Amino acid sequence: MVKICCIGAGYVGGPTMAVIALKCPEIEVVVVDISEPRITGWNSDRLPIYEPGLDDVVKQCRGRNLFFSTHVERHVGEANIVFVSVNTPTKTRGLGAGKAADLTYWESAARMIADVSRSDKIVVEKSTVPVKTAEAIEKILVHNSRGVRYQILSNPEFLAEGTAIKDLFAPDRVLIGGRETPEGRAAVKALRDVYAHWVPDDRIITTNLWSAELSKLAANAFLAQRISSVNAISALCEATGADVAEVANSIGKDSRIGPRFLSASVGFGGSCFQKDILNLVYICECYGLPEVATYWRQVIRINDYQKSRFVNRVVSSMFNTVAEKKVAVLGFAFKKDTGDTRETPAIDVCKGLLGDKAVVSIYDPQVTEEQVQRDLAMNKFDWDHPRHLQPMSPSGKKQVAVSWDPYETARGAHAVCILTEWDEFRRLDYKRMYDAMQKPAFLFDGRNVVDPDKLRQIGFVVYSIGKPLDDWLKNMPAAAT
Ligand SMILES: NC(=O)c1ccc[n+]([C@@H]2O[C@H](COP(=O)([O-])OP(=O)(O)OC[C@H]3O[C@@H](n4cnc5c(N)ncnc54)[C@H](O)[C@@H]3O)[C@@H](O)[C@H]2O)c1
Ligand SMILES: O=c1ccn([C@@H]2O[C@H](COP(=O)(O)OP(=O)(O)O[C@H]3O[C@H](CO)[C@@H](O)[C@H](O)[C@H]3O)[C@@H](O)[C@H]2O)c(=O)[nH]1
Repeated sequence: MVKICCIGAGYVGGPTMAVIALKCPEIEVVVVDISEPRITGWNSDRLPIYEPGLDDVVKQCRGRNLFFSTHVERHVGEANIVFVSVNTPTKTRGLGAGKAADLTYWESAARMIADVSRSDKIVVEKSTVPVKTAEAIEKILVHNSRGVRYQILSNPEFLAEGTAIKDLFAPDRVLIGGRETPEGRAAVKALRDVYAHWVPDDRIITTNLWSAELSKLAANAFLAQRISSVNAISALCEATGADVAEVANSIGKDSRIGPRFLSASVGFGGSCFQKDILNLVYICECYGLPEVATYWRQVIRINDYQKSRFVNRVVSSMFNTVAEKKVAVLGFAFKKDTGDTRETPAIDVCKGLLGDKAVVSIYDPQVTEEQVQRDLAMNKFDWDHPRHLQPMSPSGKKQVAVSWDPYETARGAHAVCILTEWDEFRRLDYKRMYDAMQKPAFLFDGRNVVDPDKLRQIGFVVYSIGKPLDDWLKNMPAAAT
């Protein structure tokens, strides 16, 4: 019986392995992690991550051929195929700080694999890593091998949060990179056979190792670049009276451009886009390609610009000060259908408002008060380390409150900011909200989920990203930087 062990029971390791276990009943899959609370969560009725459809998949195979354990070394030692899906955060110190990937967790996983292995293994890079990481990993494994033979494969993950199960069931493609040797090709075939249980043959792409590693960074850079492109256009729309939704619809009809990933927003968030682009920028700099590095860095600059532009709009519209004014924030997760807040634009927006002394009240259907307080207290990039290594949450910020009721959140507020596109925000009773707010009541829609004309009829002063401006906003001085 083939045994798979995955190191790292996070957003990728958990769902990916659950789907492999479901689709391959004859394979034993064990997901291991150093974090005890995470493993306890995976073994309980309340899984540690929220992902539509995940509960169902886990329930079907947990205890059958899917197991979650903290006995990392034992299960790695017994496995034929070891996936590594640990954190690869941005370095915060030393060479490449603020850009390069920190491979500490990867390296320690590789050293542990070498320590405990007594039989040949296929080691699969599931984490997103810089190009040429496989070479470094190979060196660690081979130098400590004691006769055990390893094949390293790159098998980057392309799932998006909120749709992880759907993406894993029907991936656009599965990418497997390996060495172009007989042993390398045999390892690629072994992994291909796993995916072939449910993924059509023409959707499984095999490449050399470096193409697979680079394809992951390039895919994220291209996706993020589309969002920064439409967001850059959104600023021009506001200046000219064009409507970004109409522009996006018009250009998306061109089959060469396509309609997806063209929604203007307060900015992209999530654990991957910024980290992976910074990583790409650093690699380009290391290979002496400063023009290429600058090109990709601009995607992040526009994203930062979009978030600060939003905060400036809020403050300048409200008579240039939000000091002591209650501002209600609807949505804190980085996108709908997830409780994940890593790099969510809501953090930067809230910090911007708090910097101007606003009193911020937050509602998100999936994010707890503890998480919000941690996020607002944490330094950049601290979030992407295993939980037990993150700084402890200091006593909560007094200017921030979190409620489980959107109407309570907005009661007495001067403004509402929509920062996540949860479907329920389209159906809220905005008249009820308006009636309980200070006047003039402002609504800043960072996700274009409400109909601005309907809300104007209720009485709100409305700002929607990239849409023709409200008369109120037109008459305000242009937002300073
Ligand atoms: N989140 C996504 O949507 C997504 C999608 C594609 C790729 N990725 C990439 O996948 C990787 C993992 O991302 P994630 O979102 O699952 O992260 P995560 O933080 O949710 O999970 C990583 C897990 O690894 C564990 N870990 C770290 N070092 C360990 C060790 N030495 N031994 C055992 N466990 C260890 C941590 O405790 C943590 O639970 C990253 O490289 C990320 O860039 C993420
Ligand atoms: O038109 C759009 C689409 C997305 N977003 C935002 O962009 C961010 C990222 O969204 P999405 O890509 O859907 O979620 P992720 O889970 O971050 O997934 C991305 O990052 C993963 C980690 O590498 C990859 O595996 C996925 O393929 C890639 O889509 C979120 O804040 C979205 O709100 C927009 O602002 N406008």
